[in-house]
Amino acid sequence: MNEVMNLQKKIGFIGTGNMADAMIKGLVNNFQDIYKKMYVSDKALDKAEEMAKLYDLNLCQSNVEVVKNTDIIILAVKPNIYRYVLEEIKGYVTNNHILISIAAGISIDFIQGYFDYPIKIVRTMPNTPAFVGEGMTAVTANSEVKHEELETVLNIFNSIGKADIIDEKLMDMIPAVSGSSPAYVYMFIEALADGAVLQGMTRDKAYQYAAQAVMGAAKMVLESGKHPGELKDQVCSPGGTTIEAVYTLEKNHFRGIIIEAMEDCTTKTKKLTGK
Ligand SMILES: NC(=O)C1=CN([C@@H]2O[C@H](COP(=O)(O)OP(=O)(O)OC[C@H]3O[C@@H](n4cnc5c(N)ncnc54)[C@H](OP(=O)(O)O)[C@@H]3O)[C@@H](O)[C@H]2O)C=CC1
Ligand SMILES: O=C(O)[C@@H]1CCC=N1
Repeated sequence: MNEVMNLQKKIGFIGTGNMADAMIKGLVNNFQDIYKKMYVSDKALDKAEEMAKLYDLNLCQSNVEVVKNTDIIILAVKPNIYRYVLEEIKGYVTNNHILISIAAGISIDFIQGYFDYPIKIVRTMPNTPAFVGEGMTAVTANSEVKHEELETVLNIFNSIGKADIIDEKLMDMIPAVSGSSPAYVYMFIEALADGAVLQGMTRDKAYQYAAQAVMGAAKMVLESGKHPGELKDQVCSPGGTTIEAVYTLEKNHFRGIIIEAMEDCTTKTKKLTGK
């Protein structure tokens, strides 16, 4: 529990699916008593009810009730649902609220377009490792958001991992690198584990070895200050085992496939708002 975190604002979640779950869990773990200040709603009331029960949050019967009770509203619905939710809540959102988008492809202009007056909007792209306090969130805000308000938003996302302010121009590519990328990393871990099982290791041990290796390697990149290529070279003993594996990966376009998948991810992100 981070003692310095003292959030005065009330936070609402509209939509209680996977990403909301990850963020709520992360927040509950990092801000003492925050559950008392969190409000949730979902089209499927039973889902919101389950979430409210699990974390002792305030359950709202409607999205409008979330807006009426909170200062910071996190729109945690799918991008194609934003239009309906914005239509529903627009009469209740004031310039004192901060609206946070976590959706792929939803721009600040798209949200502002629903209002006749300027609204404080923060566009973000988090990821599900927020669940364990290791999220990565890209953040961009419009000029209505005051410096101290942006600090509060950054505090929220920093409490569930790392947050970074970026230019909105880059927002559409963030899913490719961090929003969606946990899925490819899980596939990589699964593949490593399958390879280990093929060679006789038990499934449980295989996941543990593979995940710990991935986490350790990621930590080396983040903490050693060394280039990933240099770290890779340190593992490749001359004439050894690793370089054999590296050669096979290179022959099969390991890096190229990932870069191509990221291109597809961004193309899809742009399609979500018809760009
Ligand atoms: N999952 C991830 O890793 C990440 C997701 N995001 C973004 O988060 C957002 C949510 O994604 P995710 O959590 O995966 O999706 P989910 O489908 O898991 O969650 C969305 C929730 O919103 C509910 N919902 C649908 N319509 C409404 C409505 N009108 N009012 C209130 N609630 C509604 C859904 O109910 P029902 O299922 O019944 O439709 C569902 O419970 C998306 O915009 C996505 O781009 C961002 C980063 C990472
Ligand atoms: O798959 C999706 O659309 C969402 C956005 C980023 C991660 N998941």
